[in-house]
Amino acid sequence: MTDQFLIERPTFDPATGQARFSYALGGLHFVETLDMPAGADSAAATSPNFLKLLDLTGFVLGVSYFKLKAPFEIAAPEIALSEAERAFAIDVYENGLGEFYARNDLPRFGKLTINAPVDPVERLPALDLPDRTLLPIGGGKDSLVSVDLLSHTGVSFTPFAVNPKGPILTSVETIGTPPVYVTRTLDAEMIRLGSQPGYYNGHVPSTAINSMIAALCSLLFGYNQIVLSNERSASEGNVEFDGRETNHQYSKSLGFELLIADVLANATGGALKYFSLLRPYSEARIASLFTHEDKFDHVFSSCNRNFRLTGNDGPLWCGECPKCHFVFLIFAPFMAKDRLLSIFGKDLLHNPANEASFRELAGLAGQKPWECVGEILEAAACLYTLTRHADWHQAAVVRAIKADLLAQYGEPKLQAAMAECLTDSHDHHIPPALAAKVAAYAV
Ligand SMILES: CC(=O)N[C@H]1[C@@H](OP(=O)(O)OP(=O)(O)OC[C@H]2O[C@@H](n3ccc(=O)[nH]c3=O)[C@H](O)[C@@H]2O)O[C@H](CO)[C@@H](O)[C@@H]1O[C@H](C)C(=O)N[C@@H](C)C(=O)N[C@@H](CCC(=O)O)C(=O)O
Ligand SMILES: Nc1ncnc2c1ncn2[C@@H]1O[C@H](COP(=O)(O)OP(=O)(O)OP(=O)(O)O)[C@@H](O)[C@H]1O
Repeated sequence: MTDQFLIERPTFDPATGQARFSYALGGLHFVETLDMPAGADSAAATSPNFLKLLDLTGFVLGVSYFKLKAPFEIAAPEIALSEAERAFAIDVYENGLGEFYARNDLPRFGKLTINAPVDPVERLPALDLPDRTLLPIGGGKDSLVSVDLLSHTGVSFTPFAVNPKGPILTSVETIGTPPVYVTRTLDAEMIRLGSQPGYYNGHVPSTAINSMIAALCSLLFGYNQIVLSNERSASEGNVEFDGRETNHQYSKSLGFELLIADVLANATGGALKYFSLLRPYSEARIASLFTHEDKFDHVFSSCNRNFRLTGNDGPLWCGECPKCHFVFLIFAPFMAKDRLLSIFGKDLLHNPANEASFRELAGLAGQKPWECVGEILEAAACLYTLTRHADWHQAAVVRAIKADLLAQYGEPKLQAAMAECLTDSHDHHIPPALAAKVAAYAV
């Protein structure tokens, strides 16, 4: 077995805007690059704060290469880590790869070691960052709800995306504000090996990756806050494995948000803030907020087939995956039926072939899918609402599932769950003044 994953010190060339990240695994060598837009602040690019973030980004991007063999030792002899940074890196390589370990049956929790020098400095001196907001755009409903909330509370923002394609590009065009786009080029040999015998493959924490890239851009282009659009439902995991709950969406969870926010604050002397604007909300509540604005209806998509590295040549919504089914389900109670059908191009709840998938989403069969879907009880509550909805109670899937849904949960629990979905949580880290404005708008 390969016994070590080596992370070399990343480099950044202010003249070209290119960052290079080099890794070694056994006899294999890999390089990943990030190409930032022109116009970076060259002084910022040589600051200790930026170099610290670059080092940490090297750790986070490394997961794609590490996973080919998943050795127990990670070595970074040139990168000094404070105690909190080491804990952050372990979290990314353990919980961030939780789905990968569970699906490949690899017990790694609590067993990884990082061999890197100790950085005695816990917090770097403060940077001066302008009061500006970077808003990552994923092409789906969530970040567009953040667009609506920020726009209506008077917070201007710059859209940000890594490898923008399809719905990200069309959504940003519709927003109409010039974006910051970064081109991320993964090592082609790593992608090739991922499908070869003797190598592992699986899910990586993409939000952690995109967030670190956003942090680099915040320093290079002058932003003091990164606003994520991660819902509270993202904190619910999928299955227990090796003594822990694993979560497909781990790097969207509240726990991870707190860790990364702390690391970014320490690297910038408190100058860079990181929080999710949608943390108070369930996915169902986000769906209800999305209905307020229809200008994105035909440019957005939450279907992940759009976001493969090679892009998508199919329809905006495949209509077959759990994410399409889940998003259709949570829109249905809140959106006019003809609008919903015009977005998806078909009625996913009236196709008996989809019954098994909706059963999984609602916890009536199998396990929560390894996909970006909301909580089991949330899906069950939305389905229950549809059993009493004039437009939907006759839909084939709703009729087929109704009796089992009521038998499993009972009406009082489903009613309470729907009420809970529509009640905003206070467990969030939005700056208080912004939280108050958003709460006043999002009634
Ligand atoms: C688009 C997508 O969902 N991709 C997942 C899929 O990969 P697939 O092979 O179908 O296509 P590609 O994404 O083009 O990947 C090709 C190969 O490259 C590897 N790879 C890709 C990106 C990367 O950063 N590192 C890589 O090593 C990949 O393993 C392939 O071999 O299945 C993969 C295996 O399960 C997933 O890892 C791919 O997921 C992407 C990394 C991705 O960006 N997914 C997001 C849409 C996503 O799932 N977001 C979650 C949040 C997860 C989190 O914790 O942050 C969400 O929205 O809930
Ligand atoms: N390519 C990307 N570049 C930058 N940020 C991204 C990218 N893809 C996703 N994100 C961000 O990561 C977070 C999680 O993505 P997620 O897919 O849940 O959001 P979304 O695309 O807005 O909505 P949906 O859940 O409907 O797909 C969001 O804040 C999103 O803006």
